[in-house]
Amino acid sequence: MKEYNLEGFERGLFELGIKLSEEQKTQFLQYYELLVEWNSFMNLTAITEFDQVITKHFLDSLSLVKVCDVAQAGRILDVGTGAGFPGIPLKIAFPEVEVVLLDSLNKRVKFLNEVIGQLGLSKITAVHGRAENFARQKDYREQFDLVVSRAVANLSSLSEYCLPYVKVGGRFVSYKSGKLNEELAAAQKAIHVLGGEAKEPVYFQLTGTEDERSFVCIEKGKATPKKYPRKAGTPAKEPIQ
Ligand SMILES: C[S@@+](CC[C@H](N)C(=O)[O-])C[C@H]1O[C@@H](n2cnc3c(N)ncnc32)[C@H](O)[C@@H]1O
Repeated sequence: MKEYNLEGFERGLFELGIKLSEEQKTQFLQYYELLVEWNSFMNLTAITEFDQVITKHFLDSLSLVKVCDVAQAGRILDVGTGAGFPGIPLKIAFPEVEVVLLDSLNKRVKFLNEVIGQLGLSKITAVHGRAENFARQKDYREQFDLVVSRAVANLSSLSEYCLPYVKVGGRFVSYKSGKLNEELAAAQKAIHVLGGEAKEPVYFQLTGTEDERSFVCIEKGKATPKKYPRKAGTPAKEPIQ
């Protein structure tokens, strides 16, 4: 493996209060190398420069610790995980949690399975399918303590993708960028109808950058009515309003 300067990564981890073993750091580097290798023949990420991947993918994914005790999170689902963000960084840093990665593009799921195998990760699976379809399966519906999603859809459509998977008493956390007032206001009806309640957004600056980030935490107090999610494509085309 090449030599990498890990100063920026270590500073970011320190700011987040995350301690990694040498083995975990090596797993992040292996993940980086696989990402760059596979990105040369399939579209996984626009960001490939080492320090940028560290900040905008790895540390951004791990910023979840600002709003959750990830180690105690139990069973986590990452909806629309793409090349594995945020699910794989969370799994590497918190090996005790169980993670399911879901994406509708099969070639990305193949990449994720390669990463899982090469890094020797356990209690993690990558599944191919649309969020709207998997939520109808008994072993997925209301079976997760925590559902996360980054850069997949507006909060209203995303709530319809994600809240059906959350156990009553669990949470859906959406990774967002910057101010959310309008997006959150437009999603309030959907969140309520789907059995959730949004807390005040948490705003922060991505470590080592000027980039504004935010989290919306939605707590699920009631079961999601059976009619949701609607059929594949409808939540994006006609968000609940
Ligand atoms: C812009 S990428 C973001 C990937 C990753 N979460 C990240 O932050 O880098 C959006 C991903 O969501 C997936 N996606 C979009 N709609 C979906 C759906 N309805 N069900 C499952 N995956 C979906 C796409 O295939 C794509 O990989």
